Amino acid sequence: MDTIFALSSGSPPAAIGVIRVSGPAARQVGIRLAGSLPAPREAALRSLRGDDGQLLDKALVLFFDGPRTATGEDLLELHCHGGRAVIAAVQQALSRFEGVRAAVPGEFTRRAFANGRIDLAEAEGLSELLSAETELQRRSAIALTSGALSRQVEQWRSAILNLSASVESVLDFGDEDDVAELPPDFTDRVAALAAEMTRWLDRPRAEKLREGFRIVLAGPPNSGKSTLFNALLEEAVAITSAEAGTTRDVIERPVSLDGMPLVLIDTAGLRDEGAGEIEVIGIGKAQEQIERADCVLWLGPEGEGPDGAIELESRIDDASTVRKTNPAFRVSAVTGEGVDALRSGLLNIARDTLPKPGDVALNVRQAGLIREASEALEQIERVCDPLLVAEHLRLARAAMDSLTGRASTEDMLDNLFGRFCIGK
Ligand SMILES: Nc1nc2c(c(=O)[nH]1)N(C=O)[C@@H](CNc1ccc(C(=O)N[C@@H](CCC(=O)O)C(=O)O)cc1)CN2
Ligand SMILES: Nc1nc2c(ncn2[C@@H]2O[C@H](COP(=O)(O)OP(=O)(O)OP(=O)(O)O)[C@@H](O)[C@H]2O)c(=O)[nH]1
Repeated sequence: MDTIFALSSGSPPAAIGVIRVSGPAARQVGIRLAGSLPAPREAALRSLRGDDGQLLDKALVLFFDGPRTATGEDLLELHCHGGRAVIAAVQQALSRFEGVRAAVPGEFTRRAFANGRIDLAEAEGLSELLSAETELQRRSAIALTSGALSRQVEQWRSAILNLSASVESVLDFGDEDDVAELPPDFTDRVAALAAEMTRWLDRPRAEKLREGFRIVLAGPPNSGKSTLFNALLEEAVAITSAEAGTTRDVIERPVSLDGMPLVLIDTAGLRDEGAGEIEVIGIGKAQEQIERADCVLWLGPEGEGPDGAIELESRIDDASTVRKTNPAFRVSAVTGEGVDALRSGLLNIARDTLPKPGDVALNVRQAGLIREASEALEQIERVCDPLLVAEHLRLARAAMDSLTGRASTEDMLDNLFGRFCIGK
């Protein structure tokens, strides 16, 4: 087994650069570079020296003795000065040791998985944690790394194994007359299991969490969409003017409001007549955005917006504005009146569509496998032959095993860990 190393902190230059070294040679490498190692899990300042005795850096050194470490192997950490040349010199010295090489992306985490320190779902949680940009993402990822999904999957797996045991005993007695029957509650137990999986599948997914809740501002030209867009963002992003047809392209901005990932989308004003060639293209794009939206705010005449759009009365400071009878929101983007209420109203709407704080949001792979399992279980209601029942249960269990990585292929692992960054 090679010993691997990588810069695990952010890219240089930085104040400090942490180089991690994991594998059987980590201890020897530490002793050769630093002269001696501090007691395990205690940090100490050491002079790191190359082959020729040249001082490379004065660094904080930490050694963790395996297997109770993040990777399950001996793990050395060199907390160096984070300059580009410092990091390069130390990495250069590391690569001169026999059996020591630079890590590929995700290799530390892959070793943690291979050594049984974490399962696949937890590893995916780590990946999501590293890419989390909003509080909601962080909380979902932390739940995943802490085993929230893994525990549920293990529970499902043992429920499936129990069901399989019942079927096996029927199969064992199969030829005799006083055959053991499937327990009377067998189908109910199968159905309950499938229903629980479906409940997980019905919850908001990781993609929604990553992409954010999409809010489209729509309405006729000059209804004040761009001005409101800027007011919500507290930044002059979109061009506004008294000229109708100012916005032609779609302007899209991700924002984190109260830890929730939202995407605000300003669009070209919708009109049937009088639009120039470019504006017509813009109107087409606006319509696409309306289709894709999680929520459409309609700034135009009451009742004339797209289906399901939320009525918003804009320009309430302007006496000439036509009033709406029962708008969900009333705002003036110019005076700021109603903008805070609109923000919190939007958050409330988004909360219903986004994952609940601390809930695991399933990714495509996880959801696909849970669906496979629930479909296999649903098949069971339709078959009578115990052999087929056993086969469907086996399929359901196999899906659970892929989820946690109890069963995995090299391809699948390459694909998953290859998406991690180097040093993780
Ligand atoms: N400097 C540094 N910071 C870091 C990491 C790291 O590797 N190095 N981590 C990189 O991911 C995270 C912490 N993850 C860790 C996960 C497990 C163990 C570990 O040694 N676990 C043992 C012993 C626990 C204990 O002492 O109580 C165990 O679980 O048995 C350490 C760090 C975040 N911060
Ligand atoms: N008094 C008042 N004027 C506003 C308000 N919001 C926008 N306006 C003005 O209305 C005009 C049109 O505003 P925009 O935000 O460019 O309108 P739009 O809907 O994006 O227009 P298009 O890009 O043409 O579709 C500008 O002159 C704004 O200053 C408001 O709340 N109160």
